[in-house]
Amino acid sequence: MMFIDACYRKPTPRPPVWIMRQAGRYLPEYREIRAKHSFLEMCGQPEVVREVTLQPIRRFDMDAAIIFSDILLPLTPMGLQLRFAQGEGPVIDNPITTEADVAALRDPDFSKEMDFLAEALKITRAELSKDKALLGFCGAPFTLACYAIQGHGGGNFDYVRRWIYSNQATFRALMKKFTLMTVEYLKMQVAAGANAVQIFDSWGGALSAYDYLQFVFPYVKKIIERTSMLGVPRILFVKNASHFRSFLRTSEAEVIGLDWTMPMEESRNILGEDYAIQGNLDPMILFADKDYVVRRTKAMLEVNYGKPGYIANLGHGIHKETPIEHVAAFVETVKTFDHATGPDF
Ligand SMILES: Cc1c2[nH]c(c1CCC(=O)O)Cc1[nH]c(c(CCC(=O)O)c1C)Cc1[nH]c(c(CCC(=O)O)c1C)Cc1[nH]c(c(C)c1CCC(=O)O)C2
Repeated sequence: MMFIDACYRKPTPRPPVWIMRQAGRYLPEYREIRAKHSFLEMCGQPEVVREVTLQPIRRFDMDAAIIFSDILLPLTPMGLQLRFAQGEGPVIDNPITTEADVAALRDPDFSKEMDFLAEALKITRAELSKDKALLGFCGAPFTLACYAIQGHGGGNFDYVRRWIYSNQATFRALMKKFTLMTVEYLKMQVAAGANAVQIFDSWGGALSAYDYLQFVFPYVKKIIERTSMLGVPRILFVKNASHFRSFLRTSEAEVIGLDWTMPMEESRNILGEDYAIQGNLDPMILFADKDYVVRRTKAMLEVNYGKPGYIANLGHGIHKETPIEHVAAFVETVKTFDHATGPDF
């Protein structure tokens, strides 16, 4: 698979391409199914998951499909009451406040308690063409903790940071539980057919470099260490982590995901020869006119031309109002880019 080769920095005929949040609301065929089910209902039905996972592949023919699910789903079998409120995003009705709350979190058996996800991965892998990778994923413990502590997303996590510094031992106990849970969660996904996994630390950049290193990064490293025997590439995506990219160099992941605030060339230099990189077009560029989308995609490809270990993607999830033709232009530009013709500016 070209995608897997790129993760291991093996030469590929062109960079593989996929898009974070590629299964979702910008697609009319997704909205049609979503009109009939709640988001959580969709996640719980393997045939529905397979359908929406494959929708973007049918339309745009990306090189990897990411299983349709959510980073917060494993919190439910741990005992956190998760719901997706209309227009509000995810909400946890019983957020963590005390040491007793952390102690009460259960240690799920994912093969039973999230058998729907295992089944979804299995049947999706069976239908996806052999040359395409199926990605599993998880939230990194800090990003999960943000929701578990604050009870919802949004803001700059003032309350979360204040809570962490005032409840350090309890926070570490929570991070340990999420770390151990995540290792099992990823093992289940690989056993069910995932060819690679992405770890989303979407809110990691809310912390200072010092605090990420002190309170968070050791747990991320532990997840990577304990999943290395699975034999699949791990993509580590820490959003807004420009100020501590140099730490990511010691993560031992195979791929580092870059957001659009991280210059590619400089990031390669900081990360060194051991990592493939993924990213990083600003998702908002897809709202510009098509020529500009193509031009900026080419500029991104030009920087990475001829270098092994590059996966084309956006710098974060695609926006739900993105024009579909511009998604097609992005993917097509990656697939047809030729250095000889280069950027036309
Ligand atoms: C922080 C986070 C979450 N979920 C996720 C993250 C990390 C990724 C990132 O940084 O963007 C990860 C995620 N969520 C979803 C996927 C599916 C696979 C894919 O990338 O296509 C993935 C990889 C589906 C989803 N997850 C969600 C949707 C929208 C559901 C709907 O149709 O209403 C989808 C397609 C809901 C969700 N779930 C979460 C949020 C913030 C939201 C959006 C709330 C909103 O805007 O209404 C938590």
